[in-house]
Amino acid sequence: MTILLGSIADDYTGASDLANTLTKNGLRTVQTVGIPDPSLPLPDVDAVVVSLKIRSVAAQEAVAAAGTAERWLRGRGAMHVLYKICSTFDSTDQGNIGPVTEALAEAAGGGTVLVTPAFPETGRTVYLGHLFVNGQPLDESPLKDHPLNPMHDANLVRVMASQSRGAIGLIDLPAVAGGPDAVKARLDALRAEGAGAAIADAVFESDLETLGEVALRTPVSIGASGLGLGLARALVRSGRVPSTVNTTADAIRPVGGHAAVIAGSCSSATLRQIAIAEQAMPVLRLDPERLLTAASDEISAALSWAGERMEAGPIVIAASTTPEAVSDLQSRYGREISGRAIEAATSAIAAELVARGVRRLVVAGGETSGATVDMLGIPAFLIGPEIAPGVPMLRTIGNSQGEMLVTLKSGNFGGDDFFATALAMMR
Ligand SMILES: Nc1ncnc2c1ncn2[C@@H]1O[C@H](COP(=O)(O)OP(=O)(O)O)[C@@H](O)[C@H]1O
Ligand SMILES: O=C(O)[C@H](O)C(=O)COP(=O)(O)O
Repeated sequence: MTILLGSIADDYTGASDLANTLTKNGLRTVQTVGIPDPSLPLPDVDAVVVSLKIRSVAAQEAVAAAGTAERWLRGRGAMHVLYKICSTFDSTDQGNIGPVTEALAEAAGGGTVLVTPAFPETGRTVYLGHLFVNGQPLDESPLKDHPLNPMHDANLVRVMASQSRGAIGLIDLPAVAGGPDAVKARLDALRAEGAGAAIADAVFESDLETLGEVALRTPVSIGASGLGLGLARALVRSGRVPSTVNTTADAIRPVGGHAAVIAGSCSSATLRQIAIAEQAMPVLRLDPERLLTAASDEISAALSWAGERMEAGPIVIAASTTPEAVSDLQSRYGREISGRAIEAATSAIAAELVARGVRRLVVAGGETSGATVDMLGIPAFLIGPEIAPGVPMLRTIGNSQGEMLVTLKSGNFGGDDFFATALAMMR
């Protein structure tokens, strides 16, 4: 398998988000979970998105994992590697976007790396280096309350600089509006000044097409699905993509079996989606404190609840709760310990539900998805049709339970009726 574009995603929902965008823009794409075993039968594709769970880990762990993935992608012919970060720039104060960016740049021979999380289709825009979420500055948006990576500064040049050894520059909107040559000139000027990376403004898809055109001339870039859109369209325009046939058809064959939603995201969007789902299907709200103090009992109780209901139709099991309740739990048990313990519990519940016949599974939350997919041992996914902007249906490849339809929903994505919409498509 020789590929054109490689990507390393710092969480699993972000990986499927990007894979959706690349597919929609003409690239045959597959999503892997880590580096796949050489024996895994992967389809002939133009792009591979390697899912990693490194958004909230220690910087050196993220750098090491990303470096291994980058070498694997280059070994399969990737001429460009995109480090897929969150469109809301989610990262801990200690990193990891800066350290991974510097390591990938060094591996690629240096230079100033283009960075933009803009994804206008989902309301993420960047202006004068400041990130806006549906018109709100990042630090005034719901992302300020993220359980693991609360975002307190919308100025991405400052945020990136705080995580980086080198200087961080800005490619402002007037430069982007000037087209690829103007952006290239600005990037060259920043490189001459010794900048390690440059935050690029983007408000419209046309800005992303410009940035994708320039990024593709370099070996590495950093961004969210918006930059993926620009890279994909630049590749198709270059004539290097053998076919732009939509390949999601392979992924939608019905699988039958029971259906379940596992929610760990505490985003405002997911909380709304759970509330709407409650009007149409059984919803169990787990006791987060018992998941920390009596996990096996709470898991057993949840599985008994599920066993009485999942024959009749889809069920929802959620740990998700309000920012206030999250903060209260974290104040008593710690942010990291709470998050990982709840991920472990929700993934254990998911795995047992699959053992009892669930083959159509929706997971809400990036870290929650990572824990669940790892617990199930799923090595890769075919990309199916889009359910909502940034959220495709996926079909498993090579997992021991047999083929499943899976949706890994980014916490902030999807409309209020997302769960019913997804389950109606996942037959
Ligand atoms: N009730 C809760 N209290 C504290 N943390 C929680 C609760 N429910 C879920 N979590 C944790 O919050 C984090 C949510 O992160 P993630 O799954 O990535 O969602 P998102 O996609 O919204 O970022 C996970 O670590 C999860 O275990
Ligand atoms: O918002 C994005 O770019 C991606 O969909 C993503 O990274 C989502 O991460 P989350 O943890 O599921 O919010």
